[in-house]
Amino acid sequence: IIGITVSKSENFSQWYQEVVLKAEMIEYYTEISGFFIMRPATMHIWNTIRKWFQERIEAMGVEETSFPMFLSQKSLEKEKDHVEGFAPELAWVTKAGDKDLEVPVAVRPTSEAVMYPYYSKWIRSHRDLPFRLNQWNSVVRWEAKQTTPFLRAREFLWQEGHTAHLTEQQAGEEVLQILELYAGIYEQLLAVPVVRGRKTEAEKFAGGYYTTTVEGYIPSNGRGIQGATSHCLGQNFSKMFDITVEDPNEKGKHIHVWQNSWGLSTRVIGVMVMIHGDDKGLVLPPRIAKIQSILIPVGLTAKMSAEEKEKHLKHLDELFYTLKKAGIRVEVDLREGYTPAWKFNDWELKGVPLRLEFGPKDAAKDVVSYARRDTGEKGTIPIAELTAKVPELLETIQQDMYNKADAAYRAHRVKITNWDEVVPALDAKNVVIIPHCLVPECEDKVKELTTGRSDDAADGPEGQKAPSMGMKSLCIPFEQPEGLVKGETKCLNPECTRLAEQWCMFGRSY
Ligand SMILES: O=C(C[C@H]1NCCC[C@H]1O)Cn1cnc2c(c1=O)CCCC2
Ligand SMILES: [Mg+2]
Repeated sequence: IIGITVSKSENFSQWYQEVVLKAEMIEYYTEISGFFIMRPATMHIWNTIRKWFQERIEAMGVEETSFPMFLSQKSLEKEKDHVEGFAPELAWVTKAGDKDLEVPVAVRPTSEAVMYPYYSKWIRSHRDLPFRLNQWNSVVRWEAKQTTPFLRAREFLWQEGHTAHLTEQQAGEEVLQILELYAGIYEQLLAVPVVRGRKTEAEKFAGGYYTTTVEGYIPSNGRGIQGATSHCLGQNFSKMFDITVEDPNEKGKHIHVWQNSWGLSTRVIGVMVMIHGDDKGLVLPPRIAKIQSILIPVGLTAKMSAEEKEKHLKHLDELFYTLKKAGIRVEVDLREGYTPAWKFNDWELKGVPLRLEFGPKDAAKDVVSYARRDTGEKGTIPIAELTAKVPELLETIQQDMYNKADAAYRAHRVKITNWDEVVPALDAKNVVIIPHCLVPECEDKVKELTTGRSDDAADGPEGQKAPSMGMKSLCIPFEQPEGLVKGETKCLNPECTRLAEQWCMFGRSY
């Protein structure tokens, strides 16, 4: 088996590419760059997320829809102000067969412009509100930047929810409800901690009113990463697309509806891989692992008689069915011609959370031996206790993986009130929480001031490493630290004379 050839701490980006490839999650679509094939190991994770989220939004009254994947120039025109920033990412269809299309159509990069002309048609009375649709689909954004599996691709799977409400307050409630579900996907399924907060004016979705976000942290390089966003669009889009209802309190008067849109994509899988993986490969949280436990026969030496071997494998089969009946996603690896050690490496590479070994010595003691993928801890479980102990052990693994990642994130989000400590903190792989005025121009300045000058960049392969990137705002955490006195505490940017508005989390980021 050719396992992972580089160490995660040595060459993080190559480590990542190797893991997603060799764990059979992804295949590069070499015909066209920026596109990736997602394989069964990935689709199991995505479908687990989808089931979990779908069940909960249905309980909220969100219904499913499926809109066409193309949008017209005309409907794009309606939201031109904010789309122009994105125009370079639009993919266009200009021909069908050998004929040019009269009017070229764009492949959806998101579906506001596709859907909202119909929201205008369908939403007439306040009785139609709240109006809530979600669709699971893929979108295309022709990224100019370097792509990488899950984290930045030219086509990705996501869900996009689009809702309409009578009041700002009703919209605001839903924004936070959905954000909490996003946090739940990360924390309860992927064992990944996130910080909940609001995007600054500079980082929010330009077409919206405000953006709430869950922000992740990657210990390997100390960068922040946007996990998922839930936006209140205010009345911006209902004014662009004329989505109004009759005012229930005033005949003849019309109200522009208050809208939200919210999206979570397959990027979440990349975040999970980066945080939990190690030098042996993928490490999967049990709740989303396709195979939670792999059962491997050991100690079947050539000197064993055929009937002894037969008997042992029959016993193994019983254990397999016992675990399967207990609801464990368990497989048995009976492949001939491969040593147990080879099999151990293979399943470690694929991230299976719990290995169970069963040999004649185990049988003699009526136990099964186990090895945890996350900590490597080994032990034995009495066969009589298997159906209780294995689920328990899987839950312990899930919690321990979360707690470890949470401790790392907490230890690396540092509150700073002395500007000179900022760059050293970033270089020590931290994200920082600083008092900030929240003014966009000031953010640009902060980014500039924290960008490493190439002359002092450490020697890289070409003798000169790229200057370290500056820090961007990640979010204004809902959970604000103590110590900021309104009207007194200054913005931490030494070149800014404004007062600080709130504590804001900044970091180098994806
Ligand atoms: O997509 C959104 C807003 C919203 N879309 C629906 C799901 C939630 C949320 O992401 C923002 N956005 C990001 N990226 C792009 C666009 C864009 O509108 C449009 C053009 C291409 C690139
Ligand atoms: Mg983008």
